[in-house]
Formats: sequence, structure tokens, C-alpha cells
Amino acid sequence: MSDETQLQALRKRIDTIDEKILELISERAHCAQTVAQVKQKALPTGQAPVFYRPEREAWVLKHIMELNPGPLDNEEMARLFREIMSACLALEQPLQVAYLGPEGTFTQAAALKHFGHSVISVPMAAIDEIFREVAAGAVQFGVVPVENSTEGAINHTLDSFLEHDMVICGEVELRIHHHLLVGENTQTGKISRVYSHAQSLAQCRKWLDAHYPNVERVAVASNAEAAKRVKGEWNSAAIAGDMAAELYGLTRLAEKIEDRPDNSTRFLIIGNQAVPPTGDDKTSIIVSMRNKPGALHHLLQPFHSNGIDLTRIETRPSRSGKWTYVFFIDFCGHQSEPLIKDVLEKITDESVALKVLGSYPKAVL
Ligand SMILES: C=C(O[C@@H]1C=C(C(=O)O)C=C[C@H]1O)C(=O)O
Repeated sequence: MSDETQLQALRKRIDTIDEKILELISERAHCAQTVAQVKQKALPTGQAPVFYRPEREAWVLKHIMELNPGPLDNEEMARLFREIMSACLALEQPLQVAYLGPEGTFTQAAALKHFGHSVISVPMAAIDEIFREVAAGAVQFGVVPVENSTEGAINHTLDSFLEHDMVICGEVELRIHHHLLVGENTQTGKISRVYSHAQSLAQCRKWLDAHYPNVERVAVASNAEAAKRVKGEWNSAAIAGDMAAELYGLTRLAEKIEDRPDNSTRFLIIGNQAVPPTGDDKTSIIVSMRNKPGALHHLLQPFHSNGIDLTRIETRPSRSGKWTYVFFIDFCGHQSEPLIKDVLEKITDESVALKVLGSYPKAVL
């Protein structure tokens, strides 16, 4: 058989497979529509059903990864199913998700990674606004950055949790790659200013010291904003990611300039809906302690004695008194599990106040 005939035969096979995939995706979408009707029917009139089920979505993705026979790797396969589910859910209810804008930020990329591209993503100018939009019910969910592997906690987000009653419904992790971007009018030999978000400038500090030691570093509200500014200037560059580069049509003068190659940011999904357990969950709490010797030890002891895995602990000033602190703690387990309930009760006895921010499935992708 000639190469050309073999190619033709293979393409014919692919066409037949695509037709089958099309039929199956349509059948799946019909099922999702029926699920929506069942959810609606099960409730008394006037009560809004819960269409988005993060615990079920996490299960579907994990199941697919377990069954995946290759040659596509698990992440790639899960990403495809992520998009299929996103489109099916949009048939039930188009979700509105607020993120830290403008368009092209890493927070938008995180929102799309978590919910898929069929959601309506709504840019907000500040982290606090995301909390307010979700609290007001203007959008169903919000996506906020919470910690970066190079630079640590995002304090604005932690402080917003102190001020708003919000439920954490999920987490998503994103590998952060930064590029040095220039516009078509930039004279690359004469760059005297580089714009970016303060976090991104910090994540590329060593690279800037080595390559652009005398260039002014200007912190702006987001790296998408940085990209936007560069478009109209001839002597400046921006540090931003792929989405911003594409959105504003900028050229990459240098790629992946972050100081640490594993630079990642963790984002939280905030909403008003408690999430049932999946068996592989995390819980986030805020605790404020009496200022007495051994307070932190007493707080951590119940986790240790019950073998519970702490994944993060962060301290912030409580704002209700000078030199009093609150602890943000993330740990493995769901608040509905007896062991976790027990630990939370013990901590309540030791603390001034304890607030459970939510239990949610561990990030799958
Ligand atoms: C179909 C459902 O609704 C939504 C869509 C899902 C899907 O397409 O698999 C999964 C969970 C929900 O977010 C469901 O609850 O099962």
C-alpha cells in the first residue's frame, strides 16, 4: 500500500471515530439536560436547584484518569473531559465566575482550568470585589489567588476571608510561566521600565537583577494591565503570561524568566454552596487563639495526635486588637468525617474563635 492510500484509509477511520464521538457527546449532553430536569423536579417550587456539583466533577475526572489506556496522558485526557463537562453543565445552567481581571490574568486562566471554557468569566478590579460579587449573588463563584510557591501568601485574599462569610468550594493549581513582553513599537535596546504585578516582579527578581539591573520596575494592578500599557510605549516591557501576551499581541523577548522553574500559584474557588465529601478532600479553617504561652502548640496538637496531614498554616494580624493573630490552616479531610469533627471540637475548646471556610475536593488537574 502506498503512503498516500494508507493516509487516506487512516483518515477515513478517524472520520468514522469522530462521528461516533459526536454521537456519544450528544447523548451525554442529553443526559445532562435530563439531570437538570430531575434536579428541578426534586425541589419545592421557588427553590433554586444546585446544578454545579464539584464533588461529582472531581469523581468523573479521577475515574477517567484511572481508566485512561493512553497514549494520551492522564492530564491531557482529563482536560478534554473537563471541557465536555463544562459544555454539559452550561446546558443545565450557564455559570458566571468572577476573577481578578482584567482579561488575560493568571486568575482567569485558573478559572478556565477549573470550570472549563463554557463558563462566563467576569473580570473584577480587586480581590475584595470578587468576594462582594459572590456574596451579593451577582455571580455564582469567584476565583482568587491564595498562595504562590515562590512568594508565599496572597494577603489580600486572606484578609478578605476575615471580612466576608464565604464557602470555599474548590482549589486549583496553576504552573506560572512569566515572559518578558514587548510591543511592535518597543526599541528593545532602550528599555528603561518594566511593568508587572508586584508578585510577578518578585517571582522574577533574580532574572531582572541579572539581565536588566538598571531598569525601573513598576508595580501595576495586574500583569494583564502591564501588557496593556506596553502596547502604547516604545521604551517599556511587561512581565506577564501567555494569555496576556496573546490578548495584547505582544512579542516574547525572553521566555520563562521566573526564578524558580516550579513556580506555581494556588487559587481558591469561593461560593455559597457547601460541598459533600469525595474521600479525597481538604478543609480550610481560620482560628484565633488567646495570646498565651504554648497557644500554637495547643492548636496543632489535635492534628498531630490524630495523624491529620496539615498542608498549610499562615498567620495574619487579627485586626481586632494589637498583636493578636489569626491562623489560616488547611488540612486533609472533610468536616463531615467523625475524626475531623472531633479535632475541630478540640480546637474550638482551645480557641477564641474558629470558622470553617469549607471542605472541598483536592485539585484533580
Ligand atoms: C450532570 C450533572 O451536573 C453537572 C454536570 C456534570 C457532568 O457533565 O458530568 C457533573 C456534575 C455537575 O456539575 C450531575 O450532577 O451529575
